[in-house]
Amino acid sequence: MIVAANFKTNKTRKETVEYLKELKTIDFENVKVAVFPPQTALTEDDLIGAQNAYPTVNGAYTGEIGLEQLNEFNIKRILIGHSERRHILGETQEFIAEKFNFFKENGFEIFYCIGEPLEIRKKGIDAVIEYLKNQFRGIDLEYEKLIVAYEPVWAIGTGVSASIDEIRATHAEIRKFTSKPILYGGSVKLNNIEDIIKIKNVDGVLVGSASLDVNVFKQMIKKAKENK
Ligand SMILES: O=C(CO)COP(=O)(O)O
Repeated sequence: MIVAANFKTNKTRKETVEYLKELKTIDFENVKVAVFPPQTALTEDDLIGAQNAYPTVNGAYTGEIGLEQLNEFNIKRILIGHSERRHILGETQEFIAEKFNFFKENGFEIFYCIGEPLEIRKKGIDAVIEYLKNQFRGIDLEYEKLIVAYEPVWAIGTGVSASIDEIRATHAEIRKFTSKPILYGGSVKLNNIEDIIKIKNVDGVLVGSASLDVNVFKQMIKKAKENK
């Protein structure tokens, strides 16, 4: 069972340090907890992963960080393929696959995000799976440190998660491609985490806005543990 927090472009280094201290007051037995803060808040801590990095040790990539910067904090976990990077930052599947392979070669635990936009969802499950298959291009779906995160774009930050039936059906299809853990993400909140975590082939959740309040996130971890 995996419960992960993606802070996106929220929180300072100081706030992140305080958050982690408070978060660690709960018992992490039977649950893997991961926290993805902004790059300025990366610290040496087992829970921390990077939201992004460039597939390079170092070099001339203005505004990016590479392996050298992650190594300073002993960071061995990364998010790749998040829809905000695909759609807002324009990352192509080819580039995402390059990133995946670089961080795989460097032994990172990779939270690999996939998810369809609303116009695809409206066409039905077959169109969704076809779309997701394209997001698996160039990705080793049996990489031992892979964690897949299914995050429908239309459910991210909208307050409306996918329905239980939609999650069940989509995760069952994704399961045909990988034996690795599959997380659901997209408006996971304190009031729906129990129902989501109970679904077959849901091995955890990736939480955005609801994770920003550490007390809420702590309760979400407890509910996830109690219900799986
Ligand atoms: O994108 C997400 C996590 O990566 C989900 O964000 P929200 O939980 O805010 O919908």
